[in-house]
Amino acid sequence: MSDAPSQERLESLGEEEVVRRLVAGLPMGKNVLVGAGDDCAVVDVGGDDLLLLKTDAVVAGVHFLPETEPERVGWKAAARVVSDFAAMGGSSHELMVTLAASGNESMAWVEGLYRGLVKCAERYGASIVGGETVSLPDGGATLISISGTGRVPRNGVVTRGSGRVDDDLWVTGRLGGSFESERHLDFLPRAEEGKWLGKYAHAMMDLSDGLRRDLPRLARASGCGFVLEEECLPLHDGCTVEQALGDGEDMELLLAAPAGDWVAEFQRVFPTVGLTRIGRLTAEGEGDLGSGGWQHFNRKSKESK
Ligand SMILES: Nc1ncnc2c1ncn2[C@@H]1O[C@H](COP(=O)(O)OP(=O)(O)OP(=O)(O)O)[C@@H](O)[C@H]1O
Ligand SMILES: Cc1ncc(C[n+]2csc(CCOP(=O)(O)O)c2C)c(N)n1
Ligand SMILES: [Mg+2]
Repeated sequence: MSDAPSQERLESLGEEEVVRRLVAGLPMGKNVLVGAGDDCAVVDVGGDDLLLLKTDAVVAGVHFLPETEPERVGWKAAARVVSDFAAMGGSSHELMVTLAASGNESMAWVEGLYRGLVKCAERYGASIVGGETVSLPDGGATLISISGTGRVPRNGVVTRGSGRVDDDLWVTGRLGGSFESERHLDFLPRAEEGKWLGKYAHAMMDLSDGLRRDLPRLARASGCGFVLEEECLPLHDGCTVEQALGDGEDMELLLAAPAGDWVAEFQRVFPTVGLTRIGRLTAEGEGDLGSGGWQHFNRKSKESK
């Protein structure tokens, strides 16, 4: 077999396959409890809490429009990271900001961006402890990348991988239409809900790429299949099942947990937040939601369908 580097292009592979190939065989010390593949990495640094690590980027033209108000871009960039910490049952602590912009970006825009970042960090109790600023070639799309640390009690961490056959599947809130409604810019990450649900969920993740992509990920990571009861999906007003499956950026929590008194208790503690049973985990291999949902590099093939 040839050792020549693959000439395949990322767009012919799609994000999932690209990442799958890249993460195979990465070095991992013994203190890394969860590496690539979950919402956050989990590291044991001693003490009562485990350390959570996450990095996440938003790009003009991909995650927000060039005309989007910069405060909302800043909020979104930070809130996505808060959401991933919540998805592990944890809380957000420190954030660092990488800004890549071309020289013709306005100072007013980046100051607006920071107002949004600061607002979100303050709301969720996170510190912003530094970052990095680099120039892009003229015309390059602005990119904001947020890295962060979170913490989760040692016995409270929830991964995607510990769901069990016959667990029920639940989602918080409602799904669909996040881009058209601009909810993807202003969403409130399920920070308190995630911490609370971490006590009861066997497996959990946040929904960023659409249920059609994210549900099979949770089931696969847990070594399970799934049944989705589409008629149970909690839809945002005016949205279709197809949108709930495929639009993405709902930023709600998907969890696998056996039914129990915790459901009524959740509704008592979070009276304004929906929690809906949408199906269950089953034997490995069952469940097929078809293609669709969000996948970076695949936009051309999606548009041409
Ligand atoms: N280039 C990369 N190198 C190493 N690991 C990566 C790379 N890209 C993604 N990963 C890992 O793959 C997993 C999936 O990444 P992804 O960004 O889709 O996270 P997610 O939680 O599914 O999505 P979101 O961040 O939108 O909630 C994560 O564990 C992430 O750390
Ligand atoms: C201009 C513009 N076009 C499309 C979208 C929709 N969108 C972008 S990324 C993504 C999935 C999650 O991203 P990631 O996988 O990076 O977490 C979705 C649904 C948008 N927000 N803005
Ligand atoms: Mg996630």
